[in-house]
Amino acid sequence: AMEPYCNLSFSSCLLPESVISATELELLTQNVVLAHQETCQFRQENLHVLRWETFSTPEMQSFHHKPMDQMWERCVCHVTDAIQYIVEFAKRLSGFMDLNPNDQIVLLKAGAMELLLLRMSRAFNCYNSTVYFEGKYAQLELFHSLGCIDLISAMFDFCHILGVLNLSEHEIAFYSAMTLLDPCRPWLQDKQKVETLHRKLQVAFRHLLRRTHREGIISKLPHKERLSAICQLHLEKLNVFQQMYPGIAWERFPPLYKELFISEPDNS
Ligand SMILES: O=C(O)[C@H]1CC[C@H](C(=O)N2CC[C@@]3(S(=O)(=O)c4ccc(F)cc4)c4ccc(OCc5c(F)cccc5Cl)cc4CC[C@@H]23)CC1
Repeated sequence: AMEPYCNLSFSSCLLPESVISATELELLTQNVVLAHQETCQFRQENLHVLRWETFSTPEMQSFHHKPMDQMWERCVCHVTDAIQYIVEFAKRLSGFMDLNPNDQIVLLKAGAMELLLLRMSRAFNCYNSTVYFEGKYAQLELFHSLGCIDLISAMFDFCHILGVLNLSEHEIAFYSAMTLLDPCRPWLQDKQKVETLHRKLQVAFRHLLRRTHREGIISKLPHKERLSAICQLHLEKLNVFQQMYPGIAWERFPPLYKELFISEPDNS
């Protein structure tokens, strides 16, 4: 392939689209799709079969009567379990393991919850606005006892937008990979390397969309600001929860959740 064009300042190397060979494009597409397929907790068809199995009213009531801290602990455990799969997805993405360890952590810290929201849309039935939760599909109401219904409804709205687009597994795979390998994340040390990976994903994704006549979805995908706003709201709610139940987070939340979402107490 041609030498990638580097401007004289060598500060940024522009990667003209032609630089990626057709075979590299094909290999990258296979890598992204397989990494996604192999690291989802549930298969699309299994989620699909269950999508009209909703919780009965008595079952809803039982969730309603759960104390806030108990409901939080359950969700925190589910999100921590789900994030292990996201970490596995990242590790299988070509190029991710070649990044320096600091940047791997920076990308996962910033992107884990965002990728979870993308994956949550696979478990969302946008016809009755229910989401798969602990075995059946749940309405928004079920999460009332969490005390953060604005956060949950923001998550539901986000999943609705994606649901309406009826994204394929391939499209979700690329959307996830590009969300994770975002060169604009703060504190990246080797931004250049992430930028090159991101551009290759962009070319491969556009190629897939052209082949499947789905270019139209590009302008309809929610902007990344929307994803980060939901994640910001989660951190705010976590803060409120910690004020209400001091100690519970430290004693009962899994280390990975704390590592990702609870910043060390500022002991400066
Ligand atoms: O097949 C797969 O891979 C997918 C299957 C489906 C999986 C999935 O959707 N999920 C796995 C975990 C789960 S959930 O199923 O527990 C869930 C929780 C609330 C909902 F409204 C809907 C689902 C979850 C849990 C906590 C959370 O934010 C943090 C948080 C807390 F920590 C504590 C309180 C409140 C909040 Cl909001 C966000 C999400 C989003 C992803 C959800 C994702 C993987």
